[in-house]
Amino acid sequence: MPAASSREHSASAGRLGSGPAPGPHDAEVLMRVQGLSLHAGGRELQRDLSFDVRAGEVLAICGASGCGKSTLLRHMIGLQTPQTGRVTWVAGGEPRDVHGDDPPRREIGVAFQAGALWSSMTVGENVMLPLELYADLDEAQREQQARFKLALAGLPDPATFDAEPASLSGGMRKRAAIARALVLDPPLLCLDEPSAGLDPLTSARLDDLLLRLKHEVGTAIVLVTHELDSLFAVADRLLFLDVDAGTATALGPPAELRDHGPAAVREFLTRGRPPAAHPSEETA
Ligand SMILES: Nc1ncnc2c1ncn2[C@@H]1O[C@H](COP(=O)(O)OP(=O)(O)OP(=O)(O)O)[C@@H](O)[C@H]1O
Repeated sequence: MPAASSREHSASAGRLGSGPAPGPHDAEVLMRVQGLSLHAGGRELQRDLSFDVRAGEVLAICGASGCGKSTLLRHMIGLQTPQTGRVTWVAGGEPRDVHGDDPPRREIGVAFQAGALWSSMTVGENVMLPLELYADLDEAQREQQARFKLALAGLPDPATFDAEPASLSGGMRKRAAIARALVLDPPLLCLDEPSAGLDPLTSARLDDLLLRLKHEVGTAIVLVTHELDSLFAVADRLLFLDVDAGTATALGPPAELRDHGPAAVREFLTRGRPPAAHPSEETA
């Protein structure tokens, strides 16, 4: 688990976890967010967001409903262009602006809350789509890759490949969407509330999948989530967007923030349960 330095717990500024001089033990940085402001509907949601995404980590983005979590994710994948600040892909070669002429499309896999499998295509066709757009593979190779990623995502039944998305359960559709997001072997996977609408058992199995991806494949994951169980089970670090302050007020390991973070973060992380009851004690 990547260690977070003590500076990350500071609530003093938006420049959380992206100090100017990385130490020798800092993990490789994949993405750098600098001075980013988020706007929607003509108002500013968040300002001065600065943080890094590190190789192989699970970074959870949390905060009250409407604070701008999904908006931040859309900025990070280049779907929305910032008025202020920048998002840069810094791994492997020259830094590339996520909103520039050569965005890191192959490097970032995305699965959004709405699932977004095309209903007019089979599951297999959905998963093969990024390969058709961005990879130089023939049909047989595309199918082989797609079947492999479906199995990796926990859908090993060969019949799933030819199934209609509507015939799958909600949990299976989420897995298929994750298989599609993984099909180009991206070093970073961005997921918007993958557990939304799932029962607790299905949600826990999805957490297991994320942990497998992290440990066995080495995929870094940025995860927007409301689910505390999921957060404590899978996240190495948590970025807290404070809806009242209008900026990020904490970045660090969830258990540390629960015990020693700013008051709003501690309240968010202990809502409805005694602090000692969190499973993070066993998993951290
Ligand atoms: N395209 C848009 N036009 C106008 N307002 C928008 C737009 N997109 C988002 N908003 C507003 O911006 C705010 C932040 O939205 P966002 O979805 O990023 O929040 P969130 O933290 O992900 O919320 P939730 O936890 O409820 O999903 C909300 O008040 C939302 O209504």
